[in-house]
Amino acid sequence: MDNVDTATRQLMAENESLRARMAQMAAQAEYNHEIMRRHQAFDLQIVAAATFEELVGTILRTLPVISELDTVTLSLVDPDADIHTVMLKLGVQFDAFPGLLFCASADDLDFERGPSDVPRPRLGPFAPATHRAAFPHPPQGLQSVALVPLLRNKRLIGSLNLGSLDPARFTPALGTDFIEHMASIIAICLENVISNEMLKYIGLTDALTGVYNRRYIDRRLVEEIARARRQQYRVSCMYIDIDHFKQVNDTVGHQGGDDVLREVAARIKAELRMSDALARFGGEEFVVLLIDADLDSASRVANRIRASVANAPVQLASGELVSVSVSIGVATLDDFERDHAIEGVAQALVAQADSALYQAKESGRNRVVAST
Ligand SMILES: Nc1nc2c(ncn2[C@@H]2O[C@H](COP(=O)(O)OP(=O)(O)OP(=O)(O)O)[C@@H](O)[C@H]2O)c(=O)[nH]1
Repeated sequence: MDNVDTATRQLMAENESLRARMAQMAAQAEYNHEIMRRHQAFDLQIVAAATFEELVGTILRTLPVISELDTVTLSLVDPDADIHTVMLKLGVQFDAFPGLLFCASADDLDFERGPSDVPRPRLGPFAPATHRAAFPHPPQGLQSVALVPLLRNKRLIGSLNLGSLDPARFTPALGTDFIEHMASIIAICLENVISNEMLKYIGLTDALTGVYNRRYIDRRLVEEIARARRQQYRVSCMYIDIDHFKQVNDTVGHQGGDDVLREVAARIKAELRMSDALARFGGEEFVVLLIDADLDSASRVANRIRASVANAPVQLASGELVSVSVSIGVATLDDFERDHAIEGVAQALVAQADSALYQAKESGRNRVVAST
């Protein structure tokens, strides 16, 4: 009888422990399922990201939450700082992304190479000296890290850097399939969004001078006029034309003329505020949009530009010096009538600045005329 009781008790104990293990496994499966679900949602979010800012924001802000990480940074290979420059020009606020890092060469990322020279993820304990580039501002108590190469067609475009306060989170023995899969999706999204942004930028800028083109200003002017109407501030426009540019070309050649265009663009830009916009309208003509500037202050800026061009000769790539001057027409938007179509108001503003420019040319060049 005692034997039967003991056997029953053993069975019951085994049963209990099996139930407990099954409950544990079910909880783990549920947890894994939840992680998978969160990662799928994350994948959809990064695939849908339309801009660089949106994509980087999602990677740096959402990934730590869904992956229960204590830090995530992203290093991008940017040899000539093209990505950084273009994103800056497109208005990306880098201060908002302290975890976004740039490096000049893929070699800076220092990955070990696996078979067929493919960089391998590096997982293990956090070492401040070794991991300084990937984690310039590590959270207090960072213990383990995973540096995961971002690859496109075997080319290293960056590194996704994950960090945890848990020393057991990333160990060299851990399988890397999951994070490599995630990194491959991130790499595709980054490449797509960067090339889209680059195309957007190229479509809106002038290849010779690097300033905006006419298409950009036409669009921006409409946006600014709408905003100026809402917020009741002044928008002014400058039409700038290099004097006797044909003669400059005839004297120093087309290459020399191009050097002059670049230098004049740079001198105009140096006199403007960040919020203003400068575009080459074609040939030797530039248009500037001044935000929150009335006719007086726009005319003052125009005179500074005129003086900065006229006061020092332009040095060409050949070393030759050429003196040039500009004529400038200035006009200010004073039409806050909501029933006037914005496109028409925008065209009228530019036309007004253009006719003031005509007067500046007629009255002797190297001068500023404000349209009243
Ligand atoms: N180097 C260079 N020249 C250009 C470019 N685009 C237009 N031009 C030249 O700019 C000159 C414009 O000359 P015009 O429109 O006659 O005017 P201007 O000689 O500046 O005379 P004013 O405007 O009356 O002072 C022409 O010789 C064009 O060939 C360019 O991209 N590079």
